[in-house]
Amino acid sequence: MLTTQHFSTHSIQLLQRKRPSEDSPPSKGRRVVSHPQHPGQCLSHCPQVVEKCLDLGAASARYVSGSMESTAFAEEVVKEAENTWGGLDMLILNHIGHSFFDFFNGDVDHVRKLMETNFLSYVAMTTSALPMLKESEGSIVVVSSVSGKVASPFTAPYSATKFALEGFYSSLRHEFIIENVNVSITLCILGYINTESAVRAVSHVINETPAPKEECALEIIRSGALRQRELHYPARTVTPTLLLRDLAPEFLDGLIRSNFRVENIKKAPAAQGSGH
Ligand SMILES: NC(=O)C1=CN([C@@H]2O[C@H](COP(=O)(O)OP(=O)(O)OC[C@H]3O[C@@H](n4cnc5c(N)ncnc54)[C@H](OP(=O)(O)O)[C@@H]3O)[C@@H](O)[C@H]2O)C=CC1
Ligand SMILES: CC(C)CCC[C@@H](C)[C@H]1CC[C@H]2[C@@H]3C(=O)C=C4C[C@@H](O)CC[C@]4(C)[C@H]3CC[C@]12C
Repeated sequence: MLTTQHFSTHSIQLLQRKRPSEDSPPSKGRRVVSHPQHPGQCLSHCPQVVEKCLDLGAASARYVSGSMESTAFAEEVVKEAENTWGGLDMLILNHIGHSFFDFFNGDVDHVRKLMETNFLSYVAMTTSALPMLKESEGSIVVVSSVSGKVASPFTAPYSATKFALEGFYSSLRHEFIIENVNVSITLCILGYINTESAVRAVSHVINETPAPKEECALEIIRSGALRQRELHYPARTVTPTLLLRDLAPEFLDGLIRSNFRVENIKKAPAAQGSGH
C-alpha cells in the first residue's frame, strides 16, 4: 500500500500489511503506498509514524521525503515502492498542498502550484504505479472532498483541484473497463473532518461539528478494499448534499452560504501579477 501524506518535510508512506498466514507467499502481502508528508516536519515525525505503523501490525513501513509539487518526486516514490516490495496492491492518494480559506485574491501562481500538488502529482503517481497495479489487480483510492462536487465560497483554488480529480479518474475508470483492466478506482467524497489543519482553517467560519478523522481513515481503507466506486463520509451530510446539488442547486448554494460566518473572514490583500 502506498499512501501519500506529509510527514513533515513532505514525505510519503509505504506500508506492507502483515500476510494473513505464514503460508501466504510474500507477493500476497498487502503493499500499500500511502500519504506523502512535508519534508520539514518529516525529520522529527516520520520515524515515529513508521514506528507506530509497525506497532499496529504493518509488516513493513517506510517513508520518502520530498515535495509533491514535483512530478519527478511523485514518480520516485512509486519507484521506491517497487524496489522495496517488487509490487503494489493499493495506492492511496491523500496529500494536499497548503491553501487559503479566504476570498480568491488573484494569485494565479498559487492556483498553478496547488494544481501540481493536489492533481498532477496524483496523475504522475497513478501512471508510474499502473503496471504494478495491473499485475496485482489492485486498487487506486483518490481522497477528494464535497468541495470536488459542490463549490463553497473561500475554496476556489482547492475546489478546482478536487473537481479536476473527478474528471480525470472518472474518465480513466471508463478506459479500464473498456480495456478489461482489473484495477478499481475509488473516489472518497469527504465532508468536514476534524484534522488539526481543517479545524484551524475553518472552525471560526463554519458551525458544523467535524467528523472524526480516525473513523474517516478506516472508511477510506475499507472503501478501497471493497473496490467501491465512491465513498461518502460522513454519509449523513455528504449524501443529502449531493442529492440536493442535482435536485435544487440554487437552494443548496444558499444553504451553504448561510452556514458560513462570513464576517469572520479577514480578507487578504490582492496578489501582485498574473503568475506568468
Ligand atoms: N480535513 C477535512 O475537513 C477534509 C479533508 N479532505 C481531504 O482529505 C485529505 C487529507 O486532508 P487533511 O489530513 O485534512 O490535510 P492536512 O493539511 O492535515 O494534511 C495534508 C498532508 O499533506 C502534506 N503535504 C503538504 N504539502 C505537500 C507537498 N508539497 N508534498 C507532499 N506532501 C505535502 C502535509 O504535510 P506537512 O504537514 O508536512 O506540510 C500533510 O501531511 C486531503 O486530500 C483533503 O483534500 C477532504 C474533505 C475535508
Ligand atoms: C452540508 C453543507 C453545508 C456542506 C458544506 C461542506 C463544507 C463546509 C466542507 C466540505 C469540505 C471542506 C473543506 C475540505 O475539503 C478541505 C479543506 C482543506 C483544509 O486544509 C482546510 C479546510 C477545507 C478547506 C475544508 C473546509 C470545509 C469544507 C469546504
